[in-house]
Amino acid sequence: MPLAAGENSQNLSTQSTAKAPLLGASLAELTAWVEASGQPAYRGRQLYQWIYQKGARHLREITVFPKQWREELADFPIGRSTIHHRSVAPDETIKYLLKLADNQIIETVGIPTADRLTVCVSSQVGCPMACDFCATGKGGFIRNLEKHEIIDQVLTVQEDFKRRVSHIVFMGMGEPLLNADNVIAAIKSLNQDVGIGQRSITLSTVGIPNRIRRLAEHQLQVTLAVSLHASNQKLRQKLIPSAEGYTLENLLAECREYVKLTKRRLTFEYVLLAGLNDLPEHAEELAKHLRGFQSHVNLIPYNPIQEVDYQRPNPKSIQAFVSALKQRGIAVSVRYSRGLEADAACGQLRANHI
Ligand SMILES: C[S@@+](CC[C@H](N)C(=O)[O-])C[C@H]1O[C@@H](n2cnc3c(N)ncnc32)[C@H](O)[C@@H]1O
Ligand code: SF4
Repeated sequence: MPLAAGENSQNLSTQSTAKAPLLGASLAELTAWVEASGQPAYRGRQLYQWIYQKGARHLREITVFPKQWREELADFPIGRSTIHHRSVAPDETIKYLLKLADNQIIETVGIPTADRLTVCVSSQVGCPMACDFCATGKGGFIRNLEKHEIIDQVLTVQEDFKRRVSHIVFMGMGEPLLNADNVIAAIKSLNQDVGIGQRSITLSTVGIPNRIRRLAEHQLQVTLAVSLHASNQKLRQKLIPSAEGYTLENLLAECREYVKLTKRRLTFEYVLLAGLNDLPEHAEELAKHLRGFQSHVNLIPYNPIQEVDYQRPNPKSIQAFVSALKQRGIAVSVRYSRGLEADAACGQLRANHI
């Protein structure tokens, strides 16, 4: 059984007592909503364009609507966050702290290059997985994000950069497969309503039993990135406490099924921690696991966080790890976090502000 995608679940009400945000609703749902409010159907398309293309934050901004109706709708929520804090790095990467309707704070990052604007989105407020090297994991879990709160992050970056977002990575706070219904529904809306190609979206997961298999059944065109970080179960369990109930063997078996079902190549992420998982024997062990796997390894040199004292490997060890994998026929690249060195690690900016 695939996970329910949350489609058509936008329980829109015209009553002031039950105000489900409009963001995340389809054209058909918005049209039904305007009609239920006593307006002609064509206003549904106008509303749709103002929400998704013009990025309207309040219904009162929608000047094509009759003045009286706008006044009646003045405090009806579209579902947009506010920018609580904004850090701009020398390379123009911008890290945002966004404040949600219940005053919770999440991190979102906008990463510009000449030909793309990528948004790193959060899927949860905090994260229950408690990975030892992750500032978000150290801060505990508060709640899942709603579909509109995920879409809002993309619209916020688009508005702030005054440029279309081209790519999305679910690599901010939280474990997306623990919030799969909202994440899948948001991906579908970002694709259909905001116009971002599914192939330009990457979902990163640390792995939750059976959920990679169930994700495959949705046949999305997104890239799946699996956070491996270790070449054996003992080491993985040390870094990722939740791995205790999900062996490396089982995780890789599910990944193989994913590739078979979707015919899509997987990415494996591997945070490099000096002296811990970056030695030649680790590269050799990792290569053995991934031999013949339709995959690509993305090495992420550790970004220091204040809560633990792991070290980032020096460039020579990183290069040696890359060469050891390449020699064994494994496709590999290194990802250096852009900008904001002091707060580069996911969740670090938020942790410093709270
Ligand atoms: C923050 S997680 C969010 C997605 C998902 N929960 C996961 O773990 O794949 C995205 C990626 O950032 C990595 N990451 C977390 N803390 C890091 C750190 N201090 N340095 C480098 N990478 C880190 C994770 O291992 C993961 O591969
Ligand atoms: S690395 Fe991912 S799964 Fe682990 S604590 Fe951080 S956000 Fe959660």
